[in-house]
Amino acid sequence: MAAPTEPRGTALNEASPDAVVLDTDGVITDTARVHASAWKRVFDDFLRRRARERGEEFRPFDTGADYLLHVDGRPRADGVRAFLASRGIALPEQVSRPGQDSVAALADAKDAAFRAALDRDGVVAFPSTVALVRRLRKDGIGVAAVSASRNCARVLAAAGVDALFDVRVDGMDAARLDLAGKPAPDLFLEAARRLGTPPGRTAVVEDSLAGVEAGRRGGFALVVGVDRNGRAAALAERGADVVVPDLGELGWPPWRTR
Ligand SMILES: O=P(O)(O)OC[C@H]1O[C@@H](O)[C@H](O)[C@@H](O)[C@@H]1O
Repeated sequence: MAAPTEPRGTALNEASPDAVVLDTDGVITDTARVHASAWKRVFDDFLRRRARERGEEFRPFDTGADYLLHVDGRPRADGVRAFLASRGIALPEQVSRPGQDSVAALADAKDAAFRAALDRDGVVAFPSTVALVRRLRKDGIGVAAVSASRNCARVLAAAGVDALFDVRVDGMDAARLDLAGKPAPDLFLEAARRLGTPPGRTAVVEDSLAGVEAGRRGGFALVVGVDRNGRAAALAERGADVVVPDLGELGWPPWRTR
């Protein structure tokens, strides 16, 4: 487990935030790994078939590096494009003839795999995150759930935590409002706007590299990185002020480490 790092010093060190915006997959619910394994199944099927057809070596999708660098925190189709680009592969956006590979077909297959896993296994919320959110609410601090995922409402409801959040901004909103995906800060800024707090009085909690970068780029007062996979240094490098292995490690007030 990564040791908590000290806050780098932000405007919030001596005062409470007025609101906290939390990423969903991997911060509120234990679903980052469900996304990662759905991606692996779909990309590995594609890569194996492609390698066979071309007589090349099959190099599988890595749920560590490939997921974190290219897919985690990004909208579905962006994740497909970014990962394929990392392997030097370009596909058409849509299928123009039956059986053709496309960005849309891989994205649809991943969504089917993800939903099947949700239906089969259910969803668990991290108890430490739920405890933190309850504490924030008790103190009158607004809380929002944010996600690049179009499945966010379904995930929060399946975990039984949807009623805990004052605001939700997700992949459905992003499509409807034409918000740019992470690492652009648009989703977090929209959440802060709906909560009625300026970014300079709002904290962001994220576990993805793209997400901490979005928090930093949005000018948020504090970006908390949650590191469940030993990548504290990368999260700090991309903009996290403080990195903890779990939100149970955040002291109170919530920006102080124990
Ligand atoms: O495909 P969905 O459910 O719209 O989710 C999009 C992305 O949502 C993010 O929260 C996940 O980190 C990614 O893995 C996922 O691909």
